[in-house]
Amino acid sequence: MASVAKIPVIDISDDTQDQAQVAKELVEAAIEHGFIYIKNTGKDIPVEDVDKAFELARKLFKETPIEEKQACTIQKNNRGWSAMHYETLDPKNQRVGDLKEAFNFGEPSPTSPSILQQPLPPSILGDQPFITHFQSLCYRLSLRLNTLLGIGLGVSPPDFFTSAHLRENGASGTILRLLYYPPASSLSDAATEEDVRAGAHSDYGSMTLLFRLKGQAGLEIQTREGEWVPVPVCPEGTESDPAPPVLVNIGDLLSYWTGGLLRSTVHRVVFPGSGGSNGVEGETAEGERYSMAYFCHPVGTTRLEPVPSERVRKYTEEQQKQGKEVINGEKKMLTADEHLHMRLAASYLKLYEDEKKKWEDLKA
Ligand SMILES: O=C(O)CCC(=O)C(=O)O
Ligand SMILES: [Fe+2]
Repeated sequence: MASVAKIPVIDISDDTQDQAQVAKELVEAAIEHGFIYIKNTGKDIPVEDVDKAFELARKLFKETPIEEKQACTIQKNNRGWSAMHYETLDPKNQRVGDLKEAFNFGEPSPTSPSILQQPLPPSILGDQPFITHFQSLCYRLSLRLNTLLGIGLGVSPPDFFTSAHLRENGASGTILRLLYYPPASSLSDAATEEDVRAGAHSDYGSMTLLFRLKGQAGLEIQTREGEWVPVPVCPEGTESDPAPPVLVNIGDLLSYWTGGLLRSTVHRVVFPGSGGSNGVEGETAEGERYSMAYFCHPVGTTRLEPVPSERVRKYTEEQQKQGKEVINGEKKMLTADEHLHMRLAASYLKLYEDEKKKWEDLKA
């Protein structure tokens, strides 16, 4: 049996717990693994809302005519529908584009949340208030996590990350993304189970909240040793929780902000094993797969320089002494928006054909 990722499960829902201790645990997991399970007790994100959001995904991907989705095709603002194969997360190693469909929702306007920010298929227009509500739940959870990371790292002031993410402080690249991975049995001749459902990548934002469904295998992370290991949907100790934990992963920006101390871990989605089992008890890769990701980004103009933290400063100094590269190897200090567009340009090859050179020139 394949070993599975040993990612800590942390409960942040209990306000009576020592916050400094919770913050410390969170930071240690972010340094060691770059992935953390946040126990879902239903307090931060009610289970009914998670269920409803997955139901919305089913309606969007299974009941909405393709023409309606095509009319909302993803644009350079990173909002809208991305068809099968349209995105290629790991172009160097993929024969075909990702075997998935996705729909990206941008953040609501902080002053007029009911005003539509992007075209939506008529089939889900009536769900807009719920989408806004679900985004707000994720937003609030992400702010709490940002605050805890600030406390745990001793950043001065501790709400440094949180303020950088406040909606009222400016527009950001934050996206709620619904994902649908069709079953292997439906693949056309161009792709096989050897191809990846989502190519190897690290996430572009500061952190991602990932929701998955019990029993649906496929997500793997790359360990420090370069080995691919599956990430169970329901790790030990969460089996009788009302819902699977929210899987949080550190993205590139928190890694940049901390000189690489927090780890933006590479991950992918595959069809593990031809028998449809990935070695995780109770999970299978047979059949379709759904997931939802809330990609948090700070305000777009935020500069990605190391944050004021003694721990980060010491770490960076140590790395430099050892002659190791300090993360953020781009030629110039980027803003959050520049980094996002550089990464999007590398995975939406067609959409960014005209800007390819501009973004490549920014890379080291
Ligand atoms: O579907 C998943 O489990 C992960 C998706 C993912 O890594 C992403 O969309 O960035
Ligand atoms: Fe990802």
